[in-house]
Amino acid sequence: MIVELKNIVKRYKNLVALDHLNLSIREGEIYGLLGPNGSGKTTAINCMLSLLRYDSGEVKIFDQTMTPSNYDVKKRIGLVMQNIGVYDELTVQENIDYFCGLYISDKKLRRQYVDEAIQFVELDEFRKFIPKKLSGGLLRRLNLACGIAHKPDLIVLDEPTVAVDPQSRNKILDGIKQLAAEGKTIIYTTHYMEEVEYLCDRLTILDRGKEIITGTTEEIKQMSMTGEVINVEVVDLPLATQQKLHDLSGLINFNYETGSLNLQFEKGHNHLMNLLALFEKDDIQVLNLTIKQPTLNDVFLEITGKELRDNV
Ligand SMILES: Nc1ncnc2c1ncn2[C@@H]1O[C@H](COP(=O)(O)OP(=O)(O)OP(=O)(O)O)[C@@H](O)[C@H]1O
Repeated sequence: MIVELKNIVKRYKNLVALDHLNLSIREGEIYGLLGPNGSGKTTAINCMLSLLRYDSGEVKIFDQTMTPSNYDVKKRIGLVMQNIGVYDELTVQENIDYFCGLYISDKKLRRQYVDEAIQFVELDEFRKFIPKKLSGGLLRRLNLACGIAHKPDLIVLDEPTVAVDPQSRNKILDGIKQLAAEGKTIIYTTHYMEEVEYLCDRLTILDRGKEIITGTTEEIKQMSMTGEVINVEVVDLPLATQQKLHDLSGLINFNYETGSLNLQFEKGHNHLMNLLALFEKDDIQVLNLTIKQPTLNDVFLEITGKELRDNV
């Protein structure tokens, strides 16, 4: 394992921010920490990297016990914080050079690394800009470049796409995929389930500092009690057919409003086939049909009774 958290407990006075949290992160994977605001993602990162004291538990990174003074481990880690941490008076290039210089003393190598980081986040034409002159998305990309320029083996990103325009967001996400393809291990915190689905090999869903569930996106979705939701647009749906629909096996929810039919089924097979067979028999004309599989949010909702983003 590249990172192991065992039974981490972190309290802020009476609030338990991390409640016996366990994480095992393998080499080369993109690992997601997904949870609503205040679920403990940032606290988990800060405890993991010894930036914050915790009450009990143990953290190992690269098979070594992580401590605030373990610089051998620290220099192999790149951290991209949620809050932008760059110097206002330095240009884009100078900022990246400064952060890279904390780890890389060889000037020639550093110049190469800084250039590569600038290319990586596509900020070449903004090299001489000071941060104040950059848009929010470009600033996030600078923040990313500062965290990864020294070519760390483990990259920790804490909500790097918050308040970012779609273009920069896609660049950041694709950049992260590229880093993983180069063999880096990535830890990625977010409250956007779409990002986790797009990026992560495995994830842990957190709520109130507790691990709710861990697995691949597919494994977690499989845990949902709910099956697919089928939406059908029809020309007309006579009452007699509506009655028969109610009797379809595995149906959990039925909703019909002028031309639009929504059916939610429990897990299982043949729901669509049964539905289409009934439509054919009753000669129902279908204009459009979509099937929605359960999402990570559905699973979160089933377990915790609330939405992933209900307090965003
Ligand atoms: N310095 C602090 N003092 C007291 N409580 C804190 C402190 N930092 C965080 N908390 C609380 O600990 C809990 C976890 O917060 P944390 O910032 O780790 O969550 P998060 O999942 O990263 O949320 P966000 O998405 O908003 O960053 C929250 O209830 C928060 O209010």
